[in-house]
Amino acid sequence: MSTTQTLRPSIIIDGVKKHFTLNHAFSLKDTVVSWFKRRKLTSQFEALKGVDISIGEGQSVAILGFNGSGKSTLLKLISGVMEPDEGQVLTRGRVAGLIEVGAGFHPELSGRENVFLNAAILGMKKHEIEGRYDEIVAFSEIEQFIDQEVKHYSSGMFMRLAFSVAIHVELDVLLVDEILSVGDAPFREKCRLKFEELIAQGKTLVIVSHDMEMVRELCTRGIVINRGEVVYDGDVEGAIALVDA
Ligand SMILES: Nc1ncnc2c1ncn2[C@@H]1O[C@H](COP(=O)(O)OP(=O)(O)OP(=O)(O)O)[C@@H](O)[C@H]1O
Repeated sequence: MSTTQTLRPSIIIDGVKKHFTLNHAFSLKDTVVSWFKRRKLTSQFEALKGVDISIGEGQSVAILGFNGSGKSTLLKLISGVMEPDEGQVLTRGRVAGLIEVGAGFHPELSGRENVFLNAAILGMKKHEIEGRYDEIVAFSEIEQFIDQEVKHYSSGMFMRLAFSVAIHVELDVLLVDEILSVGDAPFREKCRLKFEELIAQGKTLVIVSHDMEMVRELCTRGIVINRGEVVYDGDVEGAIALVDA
């Protein structure tokens, strides 16, 4: 893409393959039956079959595709929580990811303690976190529950706190998986405005979503993944037309 070529790359995904091992036996009986019938107990499933993508600094990109096509796997590889089997993923600057609701949260700790824990994992120093703590909690709108253990939080409350921490750290790349869908409409709108602010500041944004309205408003580029392969990479309307037909 011409726009990408002129921008300094923020994310490079080069020949990335990822496979998972699928289990076909879940009990001792299954195992014994498979053994007698000489059936394999596991098989390999290729979730990403050689993906090449380059995302420029300041781009806002939507990764679209049907269920199970490999979108979340791709985001996990970019965030570094997963390693590719082949190929490489390179990122520039600080990457913050909102990938799984509650990931990185410790259930036995309070919301307050988890803010410190999460922000530290995302690379913030203690005094930086202290300086932004009130802002983080205010954005999440869960002040009342901040000293409660997060195991008692609803998925929406988890998401509010995780989102709030992620957007208050110094970041260059923000990765967002479907998790916003657990937020209510006013909070989603607040997040959308925050994304617009980050885009205006030149941050790189990669969103995996089935919410075409949000995708249309925030992203200029769309990449469609189908069965582990990139089948479209271009303007966002073309990508939406492919998955929303
Ligand atoms: N840890 C894992 N072990 C085994 N299979 C996995 C694992 N993670 C993902 N998969 C498989 O890889 C494929 C791609 O999954 P992925 O979550 O990336 O899809 P997706 O495009 O994000 O789907 P959705 O739109 O439903 O969220 C699926 O078939 C899934 O079952």
